Amino acid sequence: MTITRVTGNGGLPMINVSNDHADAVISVYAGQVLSFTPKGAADVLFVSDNAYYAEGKAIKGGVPICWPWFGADPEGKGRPAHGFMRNRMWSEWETRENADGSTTVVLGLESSPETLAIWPHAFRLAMEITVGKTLQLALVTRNTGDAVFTITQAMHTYFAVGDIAQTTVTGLEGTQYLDKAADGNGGTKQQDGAISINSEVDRVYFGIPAELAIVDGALKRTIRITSSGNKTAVVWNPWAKIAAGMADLQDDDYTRFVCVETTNAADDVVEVAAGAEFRLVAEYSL
Ligand SMILES: O=P(O)(O)OC[C@H]1O[C@@H](O)[C@H](O)[C@@H](O)[C@@H]1O
Repeated sequence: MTITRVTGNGGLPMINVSNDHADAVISVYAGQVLSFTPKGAADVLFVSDNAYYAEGKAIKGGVPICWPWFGADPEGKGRPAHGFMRNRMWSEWETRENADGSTTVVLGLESSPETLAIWPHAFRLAMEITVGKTLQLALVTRNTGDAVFTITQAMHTYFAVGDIAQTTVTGLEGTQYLDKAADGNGGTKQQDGAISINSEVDRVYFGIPAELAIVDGALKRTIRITSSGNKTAVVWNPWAKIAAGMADLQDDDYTRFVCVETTNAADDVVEVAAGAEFRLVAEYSL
């Protein structure tokens, strides 16, 4: 096993992991996995060639962390969408080699005067990343204050696909979803069959099963996503017009990824009692 600490794009600190099972690139900035390549396979994750690598900006791709809220500021105070952890420096807390040959890297961040000014709660947030035959992720929220707080959150994962037109997302058949791409939020709809993407898709699915899959006809592979701690999942693809308006995406990048996000979103709000810990867990495998 090798763990190499390098200066990555934009001068940001990154950790390269290489073991018998896979290679991975992990950005300490934003606590974000950028690449997961099982031996003999193509990268499971997509990162935009136009991504920003700069303090204060989110990196478009990999596994961005949305925390302590998902989506728009829940209190309407004009704070940034998806919280304040995806555009700030984290720290390396621990690395270890496991008996099965996998490698664990733990990144984290604790509340500071700066975060308390944005969100007035003491916390300790850790991202536990295990690179093995699969990629195991745990986003662990600890309430270090003396009163309960509530959060919504996401592992906003960009999965690489060969061609969005030959991709389906399965496992959500028959569930209800909030259609955020429809005018006026569209209300709740029911998913008929597997999800095909041929226009903007921005949906919060409710009552999700423990396993979802991305079936990629072009790369001829299936990515399995299992999760726990969440009742919701988000499926997002901006499609052509929105992608063209995003400076950190190339115009045709929407054909190369789909975000299938392990979330506590919408009404899936998590209460964390004083001194308590909450784990949101996801695992990706080919
Ligand atoms: O461009 P951002 O801020 O990273 O967000 C991307 C998308 O993230 C998704 O999770 C949201 O549901 C979308 O509404 C949003 O557009």
